[in-house]
Amino acid sequence: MKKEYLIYKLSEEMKEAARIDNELFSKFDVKRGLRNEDGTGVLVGLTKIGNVVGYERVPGGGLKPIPGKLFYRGYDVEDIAHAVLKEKRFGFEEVAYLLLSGRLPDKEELSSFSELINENMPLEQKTKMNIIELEGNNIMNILARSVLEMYRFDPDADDTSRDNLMRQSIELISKFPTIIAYAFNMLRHATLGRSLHIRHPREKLSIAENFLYMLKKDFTELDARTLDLLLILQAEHGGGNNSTFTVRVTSSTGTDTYSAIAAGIGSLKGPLHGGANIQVADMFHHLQKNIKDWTNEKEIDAYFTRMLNKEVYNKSGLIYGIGHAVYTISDPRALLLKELARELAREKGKEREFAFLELLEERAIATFGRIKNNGKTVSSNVDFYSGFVYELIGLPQEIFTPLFAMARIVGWCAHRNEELTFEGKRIIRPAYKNVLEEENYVPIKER
Ligand SMILES: CC(=O)SCCNC(=O)CCNC(=O)[C@H](O)C(C)(C)COP(=O)(O)OP(=O)(O)OC[C@H]1O[C@@H](n2cnc3c(N)ncnc32)[C@H](O)[C@@H]1OP(=O)(O)O
Ligand SMILES: O=C([O-])CC(=O)C(=O)O
Repeated sequence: MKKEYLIYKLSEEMKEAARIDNELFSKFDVKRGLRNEDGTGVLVGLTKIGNVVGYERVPGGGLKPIPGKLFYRGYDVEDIAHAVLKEKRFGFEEVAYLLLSGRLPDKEELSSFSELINENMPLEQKTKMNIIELEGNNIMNILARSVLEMYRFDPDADDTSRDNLMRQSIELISKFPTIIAYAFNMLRHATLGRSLHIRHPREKLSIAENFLYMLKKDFTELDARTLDLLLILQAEHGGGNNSTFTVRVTSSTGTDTYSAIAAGIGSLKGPLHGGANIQVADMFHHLQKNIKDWTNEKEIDAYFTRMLNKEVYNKSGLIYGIGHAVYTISDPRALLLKELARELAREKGKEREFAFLELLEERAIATFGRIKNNGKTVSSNVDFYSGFVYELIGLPQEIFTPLFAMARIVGWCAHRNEELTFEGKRIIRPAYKNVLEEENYVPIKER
């Protein structure tokens, strides 16, 4: 049998093997996607790290959509962002301290912590060479492989004691920017024939500044502050988001930090999760080309209708950057990023593009409501404006999702450390009901 035919045959058989009637899910009360009937997530754990709020429970049943709120260790992320913007300083290190320790640092603690991060930014020579050798055009993939490589150089890689977990957390937070910057420069060198720069991180720079320095050397104060804000906003999102939950599930087996974080990177890469920021940018460029009049609501609505009906664009039926598992009326991060995008667009002469994106947001939500008609309140999520902001500060599309990982590594570490430290911990192990009849084994000569 030809190999290609065998693969085709196996794949055809998989169609039936993977078919599970929809009604069986309700018959056995299965929480598809770990969701309750009303769309809310099944409660699977307790945490003291992030809190994501998108609705209120109505006494007697039902949910009331409310404007979204996000808290890091009890502090409203909008307050953190506004304070950092007002005081014109970098805030990602402070957020990392807060999320890891549970407490806001004082001035001295923050300054020592920032120094510690800075000292840990350089990579092992061998990891550096490994990144240069790693072939591939996907930086999330290279990031995951580099994280697994870090296991090799850690003499206490499998030690899950608290001190060791904290040391590993700080090293990962420090090294992600370096790995991502080097991996992109290598990619650019390999695919575009551009000169290869491997810049050593500099002392006394914030993570955002050092990342931009390693990536492209020259950057403005505004670029660095914008990146810092994006890192703050994407650092943490509770225990239930897919990548953090993946890290918690993997960690609950007692495996090493690098294995758990590599699993989280794999999850974040997906287009329904962190990978949506690249999809939004791609979709935006597609719509820029395919919508003739960027101010014509009817033309936009007609195109979104065809997108939702899987007729155009990538035929997935999805409008990227719209919808969320928890948020309803708004994602607070998207609101902050939208205002940032508006300001940056004004400064960079991109008002027309911003106005188009803003109209797309409005029409996507309206068309979703009309076509789906499922009573769901949807809004734009964090990924809707993040790519546009990255583009405005000159960052390439290939690193949009890696930048999300560069922020979320903080949340992942905080959750891994919580998962391995709380007293009542247990291996996470839900159940799947088998819906197939038992069969008698048939010897091969009788088949
Ligand atoms: C950082 C982040 O992870 S933020 C999310 C980034 N992801 C995206 O932007 C991708 C687009 N959005 C989506 O796919 C979804 O809204 C998700 C994955 C974010 C959340 O999914 P869910 O919680 O399952 O959505 P929800 O329960 O609200 O979905 C209800 C219905 O609306 C559909 N839907 C939800 N969002 C969208 C969308 N953006 N475009 C088209 N249909 C959508 C779902 O497919 C589902 O339809 P169905 O009942 O016909 O199968
Ligand atoms: O909470 C979620 O499901 C996805 C999300 O917005 C995030 O992880 O930032």
